[in-house]
Amino acid sequence: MPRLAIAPEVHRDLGALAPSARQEAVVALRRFLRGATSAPHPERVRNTRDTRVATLRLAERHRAVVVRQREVFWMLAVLPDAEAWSYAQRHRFAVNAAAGMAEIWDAAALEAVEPALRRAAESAGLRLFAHVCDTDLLGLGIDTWLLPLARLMTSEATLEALEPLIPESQYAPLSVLAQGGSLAEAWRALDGCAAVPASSVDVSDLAGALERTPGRAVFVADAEELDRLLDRPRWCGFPHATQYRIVYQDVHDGPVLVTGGAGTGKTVIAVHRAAHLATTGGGRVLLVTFSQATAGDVTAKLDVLVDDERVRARIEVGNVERLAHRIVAEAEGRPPLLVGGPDLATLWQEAAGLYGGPHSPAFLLREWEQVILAQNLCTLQEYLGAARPGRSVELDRRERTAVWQAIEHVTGRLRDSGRRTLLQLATQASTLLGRTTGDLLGDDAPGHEPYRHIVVDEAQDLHPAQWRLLRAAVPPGPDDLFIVGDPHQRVFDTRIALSTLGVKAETYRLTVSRRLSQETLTWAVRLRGGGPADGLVDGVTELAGYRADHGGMRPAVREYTSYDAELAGLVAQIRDWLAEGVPANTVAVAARSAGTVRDAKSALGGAGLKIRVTSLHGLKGLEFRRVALIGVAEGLVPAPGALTPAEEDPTARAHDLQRERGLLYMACTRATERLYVSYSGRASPFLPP
Ligand SMILES: Nc1ncnc2c1ncn2[C@@H]1O[C@H](COP(=O)(O)OP(=O)(O)OP(=O)(O)O)[C@@H](O)[C@H]1O
Repeated sequence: MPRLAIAPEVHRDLGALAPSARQEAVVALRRFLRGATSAPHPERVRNTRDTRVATLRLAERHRAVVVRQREVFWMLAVLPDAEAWSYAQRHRFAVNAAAGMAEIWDAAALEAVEPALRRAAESAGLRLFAHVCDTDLLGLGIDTWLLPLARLMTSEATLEALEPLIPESQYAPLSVLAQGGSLAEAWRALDGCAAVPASSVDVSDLAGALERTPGRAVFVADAEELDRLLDRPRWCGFPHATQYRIVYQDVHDGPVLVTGGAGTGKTVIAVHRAAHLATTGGGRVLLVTFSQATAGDVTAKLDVLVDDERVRARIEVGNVERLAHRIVAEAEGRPPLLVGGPDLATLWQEAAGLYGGPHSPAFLLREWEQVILAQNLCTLQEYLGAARPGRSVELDRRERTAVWQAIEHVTGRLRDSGRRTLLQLATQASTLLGRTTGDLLGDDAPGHEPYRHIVVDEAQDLHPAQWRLLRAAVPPGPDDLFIVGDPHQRVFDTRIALSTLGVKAETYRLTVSRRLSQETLTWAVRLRGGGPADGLVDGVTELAGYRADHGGMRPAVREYTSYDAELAGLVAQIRDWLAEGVPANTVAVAARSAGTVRDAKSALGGAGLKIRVTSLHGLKGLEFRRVALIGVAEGLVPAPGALTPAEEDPTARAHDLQRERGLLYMACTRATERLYVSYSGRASPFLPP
């Protein structure tokens, strides 16, 4: 019986067909898998570069392009007839001789640029890879067909321009060598492209290579497997090489930390990993998300990925607050009371008046959260001897004593009224878990938290108190903590390296954004400042090497002469998008200030447009086809109320500014297709010129 190895583009192409044509094509594929007499049969195409290429007629004027090796058919695209024949003629297919993955490239396009490369090479004289011999290039898996072309390249810019035409497994090692990297570094880059390591490579065994390249092909043997693959989103069935390795291939002896820029697939990895652990590991899995909105998104993803109900039942989705709440409620026999923001603000006002001296309520609150709760300091003695990382205003012994008294005033008042803050709740829950760890680890104590595995999404914004809770909620060991996050998207003040909390993680870094177009990504990185960010990892995380896997539109930045005109511009923009046929639930509007959010809601509502309108924070972790950010003006972004006065604490102010910038950057990186940014008056100082 034939076996189909389906490429991700087939999933995309079938999804783009009219429903009747798609149905016809899927029925034809089912027949093909059954070997039915009425099934489409491979038809040779004239003038191909590879004799194994054929097409299968799947529907009226549409056919699939396949590469055949005995009973295995690698199906690459489903296109209108003429395009399918052209595709079949243009491409070459090979097995990487060094690493064994399947490769495909548009040979006709490369042949078309060859004369220009040759002319440039003749006039420049200097060659990009002159310092590397053929044997080494071939040893790195550079294809014999591509080698002469590589030899003509004169600059890194030429190589970069040809990147979309060259398989990643050819481009990655060449790029390292072009930047002056060593052969060993080039090898590592090639290894990074491999989902499954190959012990030996047979370049004639395409089917074997496809087994090692799960992101390029998924094998289906019958109609059921075919439907399962096609009916779910692409990220379910076609993990990219790095995703596959991290989730399914590598053995993790302890915590794992995956960092990566916006849209690099971290949530997808977290969801796959949770599903994999629930399938193969022991015990329950907690998948920690940031908010209710992200919990809903992640739950929906898990529901499509996992179809075995018993496996799905082993995974719980929730945030740290909910976990803390439950542990404390169970221990105390009733739900804990939380203090509201305004009441807490009043208490800090009181404390500042009584003991704060020159220090403002905001200063005292930050000292409590970032120094005392962060290090779980329980006595004045501990506080007097503690380091105060990230705090630039020195406090002598007398001042620390006064600050401690102010904090005791607030905590005492909270205790008297039986109320707590969320961070206090997390601290208390981890203390409770610490006391009873022995009981909690048995699976037969379902009242407690016997998690065997915890997967954390959006990890950059967790406070140390919350990390301590998560650490206490899972027994240390293989596959205990799997953490994904992006320090550049941090929207709260938690700049803590996991290692300082005793979490020594094996680290991975993702660099290719699957969401953003290169145009949006470049613009957003300029907005973010491109510089390093601290938190999660030791030292800093760089944005270097962060790139997109596709091109698109540049963000539209609109200046308006008045606020009313800006709101009218928003309404017009949303109308245009909807008129293009973009579904309303794939569009989001956001602003920094609550007032602007309210005004946008009423302007859109008044125009009869039902669109999600939220704060910038409300976009965290989410994705939309189109995003409009309004009110990105001086005086609104950064929000003045969120900034510490420079005279009070310059370091805190610098951190506040960076956090506000990170918030806008996060919001600007939510759109898959279009980003619209507007302001009236002067632009926010964060917007790139
Ligand atoms: N293997 C894959 N195949 C197809 N699409 C993928 C794959 N992996 C990720 N994607 C898509 O890339 C986009 C970004 O993925 P995801 O939301 O996981 O990124 P992220 O790193 O968590 O982003 P952020 O940190 O910005 O929230 C999503 O649209 C997702 O469906």
